[in-house]
Amino acid sequence: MTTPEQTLCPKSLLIRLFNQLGLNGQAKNIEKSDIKNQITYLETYILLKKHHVGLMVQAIDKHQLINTIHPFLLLPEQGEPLIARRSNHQFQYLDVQNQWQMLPALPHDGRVFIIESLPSMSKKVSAFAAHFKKQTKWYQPVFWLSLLSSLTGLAVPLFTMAVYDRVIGGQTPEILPTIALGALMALIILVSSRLIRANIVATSSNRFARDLSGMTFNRLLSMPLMVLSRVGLSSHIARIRNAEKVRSVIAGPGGAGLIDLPFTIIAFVAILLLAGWLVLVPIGMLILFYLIMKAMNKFTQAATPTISNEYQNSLNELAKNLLQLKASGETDGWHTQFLRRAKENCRQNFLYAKRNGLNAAVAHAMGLFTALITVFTGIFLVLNQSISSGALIACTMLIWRITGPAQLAFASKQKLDMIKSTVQQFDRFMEVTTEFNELRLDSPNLEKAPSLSLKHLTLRYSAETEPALSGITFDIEAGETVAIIGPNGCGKTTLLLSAIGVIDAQAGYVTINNKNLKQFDPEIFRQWAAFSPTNSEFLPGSLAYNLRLAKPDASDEQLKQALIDAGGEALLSALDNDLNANLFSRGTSMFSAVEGGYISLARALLKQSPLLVMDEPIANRNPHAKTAFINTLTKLKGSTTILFTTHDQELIQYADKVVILDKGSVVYAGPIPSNNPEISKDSASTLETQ
Ligand SMILES: Nc1ncnc2c1ncn2[C@@H]1O[C@H](COP(=O)(O)OP(=O)(O)OP(=O)(O)O)[C@@H](O)[C@H]1O
Repeated sequence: MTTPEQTLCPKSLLIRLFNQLGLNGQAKNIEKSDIKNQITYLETYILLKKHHVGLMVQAIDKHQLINTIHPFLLLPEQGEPLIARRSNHQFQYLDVQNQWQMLPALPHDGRVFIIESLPSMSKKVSAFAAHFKKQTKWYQPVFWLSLLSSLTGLAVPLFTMAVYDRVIGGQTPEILPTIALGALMALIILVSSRLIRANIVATSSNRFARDLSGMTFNRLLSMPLMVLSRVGLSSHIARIRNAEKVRSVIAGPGGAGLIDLPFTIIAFVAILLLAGWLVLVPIGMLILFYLIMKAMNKFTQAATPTISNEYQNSLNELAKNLLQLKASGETDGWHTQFLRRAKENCRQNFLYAKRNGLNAAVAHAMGLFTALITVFTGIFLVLNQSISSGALIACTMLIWRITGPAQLAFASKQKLDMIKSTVQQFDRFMEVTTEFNELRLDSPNLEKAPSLSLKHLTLRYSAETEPALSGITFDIEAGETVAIIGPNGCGKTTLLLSAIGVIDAQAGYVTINNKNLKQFDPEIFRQWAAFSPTNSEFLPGSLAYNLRLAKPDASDEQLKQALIDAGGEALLSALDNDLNANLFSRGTSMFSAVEGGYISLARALLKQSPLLVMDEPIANRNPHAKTAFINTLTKLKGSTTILFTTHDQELIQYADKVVILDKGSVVYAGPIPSNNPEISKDSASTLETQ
């Protein structure tokens, strides 16, 4: 594996990268500086940071790179570093003549410096807008098709005018077939251009929504776990749904109307040509329309339901706690509260729907009114013989091509506001620091049991609560088995999670083989270390699928052995030794916590990692399962560094060292005290002897 000290990046490549990023001044400075001709990745990283270039350092992953905006630096494990960029769904690299060439395939192994933001931008660049720009190739066809459909849309009014003025007025019925044929052709072009445009808009908005969801998902995966758990699952899901909202606005029926809005100018020009100053009537009416609808919208928005969230929470509570509610039999209080929210929800929604209805009716009336005023004003022009009767009829028909999109624009105002807030949310979200904003290129030694050192670890989950860890300091020798014990809530789980970097302590640090944990690539480290949590999470699928999440290439035999070693032989028999048994066919809630514990432990054992961390591995086990696990532990002792939490007396005796915690602090760390081998369950008696 590459280390930041070993691999080199040529200075010339960096200069070219800065040039490609448009940072020509910086490129010149680097050229003139006394920087060596070959610099390490670490120095490259520092140099980019020094020039305020925002970047993420990650393993090469096509799905990440497909969403990049700027050129990036590819640092393959084998071969020379490259400047590359995304070109639609392929990649290009910059050759020595500074020409972009197709990159046949991305290197499998190595790192990439993804450039996220550039310095000296006077105005903050919206990540949303930058990604939207990727769809620019669709702009032109959409523009021309919209223009074509707007022009051919004039066919029916002009046809009507020609029939009225020439065929009826001019008594020339023989020209009727020619006019009708022309109108028919225009209509065919109109319909086809609309269909093609709808297809293009649907394709591009779907691609855009897919990119947004992909980026949001990747971003979520790369965010520190502390941030993820603080924000909560539902808001993450809402973020992914934002992409869906944007797609539905652009591709939905309202989207087409919004695209047509600028083309209403064609209808104005047509009225101007047909009826001269009569065009002032629709212009004036449109201004009036705007003022009235603005006030109407304000009136409607004032009635936006505020209880929806509370009501939704009630429904969620019901879904989650139905069993408890039924079991307790005490549903009156809950029912009263639910009914109150449901009633209020109905009342607010009724009021909102009423105002929306009024809004739509006023908009429609304004459209009619505009047409009527135009007709009445136009009559004088006809009587004056300034325009023909056919032209007046055509103008009245054209009015609808103006008021229609205007009505739609007002109806879509809410959706446009929603898009605006989605864009802001997305941009803020993309600015959140990820685990990959730091250069973490080290990877742990895969073979040997590591030593661990925890130095002054301090962690508070929130500013209001007492620290869960407070200045924790102790060492673990390579191959040592350490039991962390202490009363409930004393910080055992938090300690394990911090020791393997799942959560970051606010102060203090952890070293593994004397290297700070923060130097390790977070992904590689997590794949390397084996961790078994108390609450196991499962993905829909078979037992084998869920076990192979830990080791994708494990054989069936290895999966079964890991389950047996974890003490889960009974679970295997209950599933008729069938690794393909679907864990969810039994219903997730029916899956017992202990059974889940076997799978979680088996996953950790499958990794055969020299670092094994387990949170209460044998809680509530039957004696047979406990013995099986203790046998496994005995086999691993010495060759693996093992860290576990437990309340189990017997298991503690198998540790080389115990660490006793109380209220987030270490009260004892050392061998099991010989004068007190019976460490009581909550270690209270041990505490008294200290
Ligand atoms: N995600 C979290 N957010 C806020 N507080 C938390 C969180 N997780 C744990 N805590 C709090 O931190 C303290 C330590 O919790 P922790 O789970 O580490 O204790 P523990 O010793 O493992 O407990 P147990 O023996 O019950 O598993 C407790 O007061 C707990 O309420």
